[in-house]
Amino acid sequence: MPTHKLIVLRHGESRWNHENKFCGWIDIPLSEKGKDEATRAGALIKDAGLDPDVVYTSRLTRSIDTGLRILDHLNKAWLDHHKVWQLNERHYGQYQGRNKHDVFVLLGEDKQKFHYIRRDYHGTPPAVEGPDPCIDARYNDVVNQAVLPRGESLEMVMKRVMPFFIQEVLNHQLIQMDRTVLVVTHGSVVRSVIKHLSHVSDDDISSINVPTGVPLVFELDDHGELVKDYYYLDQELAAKGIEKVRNEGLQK
Ligand SMILES: O=C(O)[C@@H](CO)OP(=O)(O)O
Repeated sequence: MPTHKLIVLRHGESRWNHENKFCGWIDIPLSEKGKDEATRAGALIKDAGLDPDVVYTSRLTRSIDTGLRILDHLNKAWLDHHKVWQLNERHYGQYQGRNKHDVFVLLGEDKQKFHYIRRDYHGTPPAVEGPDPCIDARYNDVVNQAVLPRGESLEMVMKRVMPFFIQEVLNHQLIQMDRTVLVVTHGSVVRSVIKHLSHVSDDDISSINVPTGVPLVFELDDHGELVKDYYYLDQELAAKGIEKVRNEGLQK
């Protein structure tokens, strides 16, 4: 049975990742470090001998820019590029734009409460009330605007990501068309993909963090099942990035 390769990564560091602020659906560009991480991700993909046939990003600039820098490194700027709102980051509701440490303080410096909001499968930030300034012309094609989120748990993210991901990315591109697919997205979407493909339980997903700019590879069979566990193209770099993300917000 043929093996299909799926490359998934979180965008390079954004300016607000650097400033320790919740980004969510706010369109924050890459930091200088994030731009370098994107180019390095391109090098890791190339060095691993992987050759994407199609690329998916979200509609947020940090994801699009990371994808373009990877394609540039691969000399494949011409590649078929789909920008999909369902691949956007988790909507962080009223916490968007706030410093993570300030939110930790707001929650009484209670590590469990803060972890629940950031990482629990059901943890939901308070929703945006009234018009959401994040919703601009880029979402005009979404016929039913009521589906656009205002504050999401990981469970809610999976409800909007997975139907699209399974039908379009897995079944159509990867399996039917037998294409190597590159998906450049966000931490919560990468966690959704890991949860789905590796059958991670609702409890265990809370301890999984995703570093910026390090590609992950999933090798799948014709039924969309993993033939071996997913792996990062640079394990050491990934481990460092994961540790950094895990501790965000606890210190100023
Ligand atoms: O700010 C965000 O939108 C996300 C990812 O950058 O933050 P966290 O890792 O805390 O979920």
